Amino acid sequence: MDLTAVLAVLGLALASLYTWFRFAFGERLALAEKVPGPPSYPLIGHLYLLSSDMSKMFRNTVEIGKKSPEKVVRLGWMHRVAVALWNPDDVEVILGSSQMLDKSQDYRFFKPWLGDGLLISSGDTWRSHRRLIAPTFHIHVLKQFVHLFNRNSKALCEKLSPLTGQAIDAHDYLSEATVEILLETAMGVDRSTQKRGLEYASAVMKMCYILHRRHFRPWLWPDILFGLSEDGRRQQRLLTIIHGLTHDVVKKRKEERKQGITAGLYRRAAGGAEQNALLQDSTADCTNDSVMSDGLALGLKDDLDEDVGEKKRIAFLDQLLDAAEDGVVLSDKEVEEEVNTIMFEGHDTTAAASSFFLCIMGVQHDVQDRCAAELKDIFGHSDRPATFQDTLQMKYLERCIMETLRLFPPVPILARRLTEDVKIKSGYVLPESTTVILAPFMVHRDPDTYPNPEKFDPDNFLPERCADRHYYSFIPFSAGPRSCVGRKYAMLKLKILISTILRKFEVRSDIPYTDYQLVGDIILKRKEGFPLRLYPRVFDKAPVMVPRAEATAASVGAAEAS
Ligand code: HEM
Repeated sequence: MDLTAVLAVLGLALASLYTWFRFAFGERLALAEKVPGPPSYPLIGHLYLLSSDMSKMFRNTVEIGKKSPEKVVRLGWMHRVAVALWNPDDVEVILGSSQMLDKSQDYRFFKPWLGDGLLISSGDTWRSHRRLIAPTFHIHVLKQFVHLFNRNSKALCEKLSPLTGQAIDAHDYLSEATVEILLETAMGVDRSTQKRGLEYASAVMKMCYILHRRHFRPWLWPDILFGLSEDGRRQQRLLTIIHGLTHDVVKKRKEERKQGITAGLYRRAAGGAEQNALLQDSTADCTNDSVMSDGLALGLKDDLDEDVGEKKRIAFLDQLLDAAEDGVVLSDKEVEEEVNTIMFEGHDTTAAASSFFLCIMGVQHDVQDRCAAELKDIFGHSDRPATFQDTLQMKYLERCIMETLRLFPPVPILARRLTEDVKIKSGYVLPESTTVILAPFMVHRDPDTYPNPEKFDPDNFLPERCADRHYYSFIPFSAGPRSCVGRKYAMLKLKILISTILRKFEVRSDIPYTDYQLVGDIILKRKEGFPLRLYPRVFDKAPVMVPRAEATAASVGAAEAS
């Protein structure tokens, strides 16, 4: 057969395929095509927009979004339809619903890693596991972690002290620290027995990169082809590290439980007198249910606010192991899947948030000075650990954390799959099976909600400004029935971790946050890493002035090293 004949057969086959798609899915596609979107082509739809450069891809996607005045964009290929939306009214229709809870099929790439864990499960499995897990992140449980947040934050500062003046990548240190904090708190496993935090954190980062890249390489979508690819083989190797740690954590905690060591009592004994006092401070005030100082609730009341009673205030892994004891409520496999889910969601998100925070402080010296002044008011010259009450006084720091989460939401997009046709507030009807992409990154940079949206302005979170804003216009933790189960944990941990670092160090960086090259590797990151330098903080003295050239060299050096 000559080339012309081959092309003719191929053309005919594609035309038949296209006709079949229009016939089989025509009604659905016609509905979807009313939603505006960039030009699309038969069969390949918008696949031509994919790029192998992740940072460019992120920028291009944001640019496409900015061109849509209605804050809704349709994308797709073959019969698949995806609609991205970021008008808070439309976001509410999806996230606020107690029906539209199914994750989109894009999350299936997580399955070999997270199994049927909370992040990707649906239906009765999700509902029953959520009911079991949500109370383990109630504020009454979290208050018992305060001394552990302190102890780990202090250990991180000790590790950073010899590095003062040197260029470091903040994310390397923060991701290791956040893994270790999770091990000690939610998992109840002593960090001194676990030396694999860094190895685990770096395996997770590489894993996210592979998962993200797979989304943009259609030929790797079929499992069989992916399994044969280099990325598929690398994923297998990374999973051995990731699952190895979680498996050992569960095993260790089971052994400890057999010896009658309960997580809280064990830590109390290990913490010494100072930490026992802290623990008492944390548990004494159980009347305040918020981790937010001004009552700036991150959400309306939800399942994280439901107190299950004193006897059931148990940390995450112990709760799961209790439920698995007779194998009726949870199987051992389900326990490990949930542990994998919490280990991932609980560390990488907060590592990104704290890394962005410190790098922003490194260039926003006035903001950093104000945070330091607030901490000085609370702690004076003492280096005592923070109490839960102290965290409620960190009002300005809290606003800075929220503003960081606004500009750089660690989860920049999330996706749901519609199980029925849904009319959104802007009038369009999204057909059943549509993948709806909710984009916190776009919601948070909408000039209709945030005047001057690209500017870092902690005052965006002054109570009076929050009061006037749509509830769904700030969604770093998602919102509604399927919102982040760890959001109170995250805020409390971030406050203690960051305040401990800022009390000890001044942070200097040289890349303005407007110049960050962002990549949405599942969790938002920077292509150049998170380069900065730390200097010992001396309260009541003029801030360390770092010559501009020196800071630039530090940034470049760190970026190259990463
Ligand atoms: C700054 C820190 C964090 C951010 C920005 C964040 C953000 C989010 C977002 C946006 C979702 C929804 C994801 C989706 O629908 O695809 C989510 C879900 C979840 N997060 Fe977080 N998260 C953070 C910290 C944590 C922590 C510390 C934990 C646990 C210790 C955690 C556990 C979870 C879990 C288990 C889910 C799935 C909930 C469900 O589907 O029912 N997260 N998080």
